[in-house]
Amino acid sequence: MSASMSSMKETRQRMSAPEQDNVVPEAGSDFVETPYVKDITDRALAYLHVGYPVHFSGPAGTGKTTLAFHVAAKLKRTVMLIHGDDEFGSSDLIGKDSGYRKAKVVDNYIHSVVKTEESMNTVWADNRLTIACQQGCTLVYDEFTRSRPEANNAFLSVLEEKILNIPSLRDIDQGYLQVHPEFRAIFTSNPEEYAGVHKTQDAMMDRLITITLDHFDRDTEVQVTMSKSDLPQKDAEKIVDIVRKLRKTGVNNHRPTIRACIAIGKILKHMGGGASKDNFVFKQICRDVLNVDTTKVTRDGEPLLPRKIDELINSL
Ligand SMILES: Nc1ncnc2c1ncn2[C@@H]1O[C@H](COP(=O)(O)OP(=O)(O)OP(=O)(O)O)[C@@H](O)[C@H]1O
Repeated sequence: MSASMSSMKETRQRMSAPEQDNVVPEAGSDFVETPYVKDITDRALAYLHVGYPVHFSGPAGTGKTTLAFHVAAKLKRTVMLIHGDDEFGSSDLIGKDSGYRKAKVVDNYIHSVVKTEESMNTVWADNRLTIACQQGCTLVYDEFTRSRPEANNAFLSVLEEKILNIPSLRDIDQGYLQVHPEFRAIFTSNPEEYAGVHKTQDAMMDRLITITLDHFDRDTEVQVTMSKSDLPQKDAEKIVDIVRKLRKTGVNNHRPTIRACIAIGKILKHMGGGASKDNFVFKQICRDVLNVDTTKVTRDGEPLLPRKIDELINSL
């Protein structure tokens, strides 16, 4: 007759982050640092050095994301990047149980006795906020108002008390995580956006230092257009001047953005010719690229801005 003994152990296991999840950003060769860009960068770095999270807020195309990366790169720490998303829950920031690991040992060393031992590990996977808090990374949270406010609640204690609360890890005494002293956070958002964004809690806004961005100054727009398109300065200046004048016309003073300057510049470079009223191709490119913005303003049922674009080009 044989005897059998069995036991079952249940534990929780914490999984570390995959290496490739971290990025160390560096400025690309087409990044330009004009006095305008440097001034904002220096202010943001000063606030971050003192320990405050920085929030770049501004309409589309004002360089928020690029600045956030540039500033993060200057901190010379590993960067974690999160994009705001309406589907986010707090587990997408903090982490969650990601499955089970089961092991069974059958010991029949004494042939009349069978001993089985089973263990089951609940595997907890840290998410980016937890990893950033733990390892002292710089967290860039792009367009954070696209996430629902409750998903961002975890930030409140992280930014103020420097503690990340992870209730699910209470059973292994890791329910509270002391935030690493080098942890820094940079947020971006677009207050002009009217689709797919949420209002932010006052408590969250109160913890951030918000740097409000407007469109770049003319010099920066010219430099960016030149560096992205490889056009000579005189052509970049003409493109930027058309776009800046159009921005002041019509109902939305935020469009067209620097992206229109870059697009016109790149296409003109590809198709050849200069930014002049005698270049028919240039006129066509301007009409097509600026088309989205020009259909909105009408007079007597006729779109007003195509005429305005032609006027601006003819005045070159
Ligand atoms: N300093 C810079 N040097 C070179 N290019 C830049 C610089 N700043 C911004 N750009 C370029 O300008 C464009 C707009 O910048 P960016 O995407 O950062 O703006 P944004 O405010 O985050 O826009 P959105 O809200 O629409 O995402 C991008 O093509 C970016 O590469």
